[in-house]
Amino acid sequence: MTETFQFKLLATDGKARRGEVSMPRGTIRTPAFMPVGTVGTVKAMYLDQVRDLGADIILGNTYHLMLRPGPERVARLGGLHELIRWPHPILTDSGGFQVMSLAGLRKLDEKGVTFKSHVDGALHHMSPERSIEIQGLLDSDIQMQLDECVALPASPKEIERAMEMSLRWAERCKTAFGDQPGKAMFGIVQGGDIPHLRVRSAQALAELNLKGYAIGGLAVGEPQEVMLDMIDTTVPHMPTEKPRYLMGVGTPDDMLKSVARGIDMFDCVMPTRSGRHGLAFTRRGRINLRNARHAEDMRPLDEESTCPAARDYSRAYLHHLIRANESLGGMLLTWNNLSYYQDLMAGIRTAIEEGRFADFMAETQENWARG
Ligand SMILES: CC#C[C@H]1NC(N)=Nc2cc3[nH]c(NC)nc3cc21
Repeated sequence: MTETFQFKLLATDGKARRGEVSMPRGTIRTPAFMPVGTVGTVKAMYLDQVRDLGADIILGNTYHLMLRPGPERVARLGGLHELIRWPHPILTDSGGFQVMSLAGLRKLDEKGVTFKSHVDGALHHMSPERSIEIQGLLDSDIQMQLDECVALPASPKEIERAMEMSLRWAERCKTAFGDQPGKAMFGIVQGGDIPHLRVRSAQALAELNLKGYAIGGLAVGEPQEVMLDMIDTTVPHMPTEKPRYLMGVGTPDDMLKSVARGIDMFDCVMPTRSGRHGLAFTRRGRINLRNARHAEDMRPLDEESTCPAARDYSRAYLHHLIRANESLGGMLLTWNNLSYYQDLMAGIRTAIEEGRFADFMAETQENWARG
């Protein structure tokens, strides 16, 4: 733990990196998976459980928290960490993606975005400066720049315009963020699936000398090979000595292949959202507990797991709970899935330290296929 924000590279294995991000509220072991805590809660989990599974950091969303409970109220209540009782690092997304994906966008110009709340239809305006101000009121440890997230499909001209706007907004966010030694503001590389725009965005952001960089605009439904190609295009132009965060990614397979390409940090709703809908991630692949074939299967999800949800409950019971739409079903599968995701990241970190990441990746993928 340090008074400043520091990223150290501890080991590499090919392009895979083992590192750690240290800051006053704690250290993030990378490669890291960040459970998504959109409105100040990792749905269906107690945050003590999330911590016990090995999470070093969780993600919050500026868009949702600005709508309720509101940033000034959160500040009056002592900040997000105090409110939700999570004393460890929190990364907050800036709102750009949620305005595009959730809100009713009314206007977008150089100043910022004006949108209608998906909660109550009220109009809100968010500028790069206001997004950073909100993330400051939340006392966020890693704050994301406000970016323009253009809805796909979009023309190359649209993608370029949004990427250039996001670069100008990154500069304004840097100015608004100022100098906060124990915190960081990350830039977000844009450019859609157009290589020269990705390179331009990464190079221009690198010149701003920010403390970390995200790759945005992926994991929005494109084929995995397109996502991987964009990572291969972008990473060489991202500073080696800064953390690299792939936003919204992903499945266990996505993360293995992205670590192999030099990515350090991930966030995704997959383990939590799909858990609530009956999908279990295990060392032997995915299991959809809604399926009738589990109705009398008394085996646990994974008797070798350290997680009670994977070890102590039968698939038959989980099937029953999911079919009956009982809360406990989603709770147990969320617990199992986050446990699997954190165990996978721990295995990745150890494999990189020991110089055997390629073998670890191949064995992991074989076990999924074995079922
Ligand atoms: C264009 C763009 C962009 C990125 N910009 C910001 N601020 N947040 C994101 C969150 C994401 N989640 C997913 N997939 C679920 N892709 C994302 C991309 C972004």
